[in-house]
Amino acid sequence: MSTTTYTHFTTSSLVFLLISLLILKFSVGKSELQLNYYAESCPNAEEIIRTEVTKLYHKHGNTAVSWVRNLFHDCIVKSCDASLLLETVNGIESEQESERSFGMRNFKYVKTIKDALEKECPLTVSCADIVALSARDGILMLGGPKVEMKTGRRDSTESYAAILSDSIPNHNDSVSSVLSRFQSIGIDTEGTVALLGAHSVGRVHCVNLVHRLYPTLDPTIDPDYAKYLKGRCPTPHPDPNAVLYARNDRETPMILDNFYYKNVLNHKGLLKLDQELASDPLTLPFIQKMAADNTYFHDQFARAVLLLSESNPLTGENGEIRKDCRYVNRN
Ligand code: HEM
Ligand SMILES: [Ca+2]
Ligand SMILES: [Ca+2]
Repeated sequence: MSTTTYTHFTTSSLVFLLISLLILKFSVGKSELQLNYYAESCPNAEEIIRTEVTKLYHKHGNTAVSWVRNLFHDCIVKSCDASLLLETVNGIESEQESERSFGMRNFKYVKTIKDALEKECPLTVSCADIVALSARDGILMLGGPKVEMKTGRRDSTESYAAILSDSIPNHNDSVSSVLSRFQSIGIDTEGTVALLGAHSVGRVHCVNLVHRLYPTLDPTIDPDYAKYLKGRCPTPHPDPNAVLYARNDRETPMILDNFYYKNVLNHKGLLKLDQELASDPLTLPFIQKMAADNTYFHDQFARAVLLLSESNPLTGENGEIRKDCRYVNRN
């Protein structure tokens, strides 16, 4: 009798233990990012994104540049939750309209990617994962490193326009305040210096530059480079609606390489912050190492992009999977 009770007890507790473990594994699995999260729910998801990013790149090369900037502007504001993609409607104030988002472009092509996904797997792949994976694929199109990105992010149901200017540094901020902002989301100095290497592609509008040129020229700017910048931005008060800009990196403007670091060492940094990274004793050693070694830059860039993309994700039952990345779902 006692043996039977004992056996019965151990069998049922074993079953109980197994079920608890399964539930635990299931819930942990659901609430964390993982590689190939859509393997069962939408097996072609990553391939569809890659195909669309590649097609868009061949039509409009600068879409790839935009996907890289989108990753930064979305993930550093709360998390990679596609809060950036929401448009102003029904009480939502779009993050895109903030002064910090000046010059952001190509949002309409996010829809091209989302539409292709919705056709194959409706309401399955989050806009947040589109932000992350399009950046991963955009980085590759621009000659940058391969990043092993996890998926399973969910979309926010609100915009964070109200905290945006506390979340995204300004181009005139000090090196130490920028470092501490990145530190607060788990990105160290080396990683922060690597991420700024994204300014090896793309452009800066004159409104973000003229204070370095007029009324007096910032003495840290190389004189020949200053001539180029003044040619691109001939007046101290550029019309914000005119598309007046200078290239981030004149050498290889569409390649994500270490020219950004070579440029700042040669006093050809575009933003005040870019240039200051080359004189601050905390960042200069990394700038020098990255300028000397593109592979090292790429390794650090890939590491830091991963940290940025995994900061504070919205997972499990939180948030939603938006149908249209521009709007929260109406229930
Ligand atoms: C403290 C950090 C940063 C500041 C203050 C900053 C600021 C800026 C500014 C002012 C522009 C020019 C916008 C314009 O006039 O059109 C710009 C462009 C850009 N930024 Fe940053 N940025 C920072 C970090 C990053 C990071 C971490 C990334 C990506 C990993 C990034 C990617 C880009 C890209 C790709 C562009 C070019 C966009 C285009 O050509 O459309 N930036 N950034
Ligand atoms: Ca966000
Ligand atoms: Ca470049």
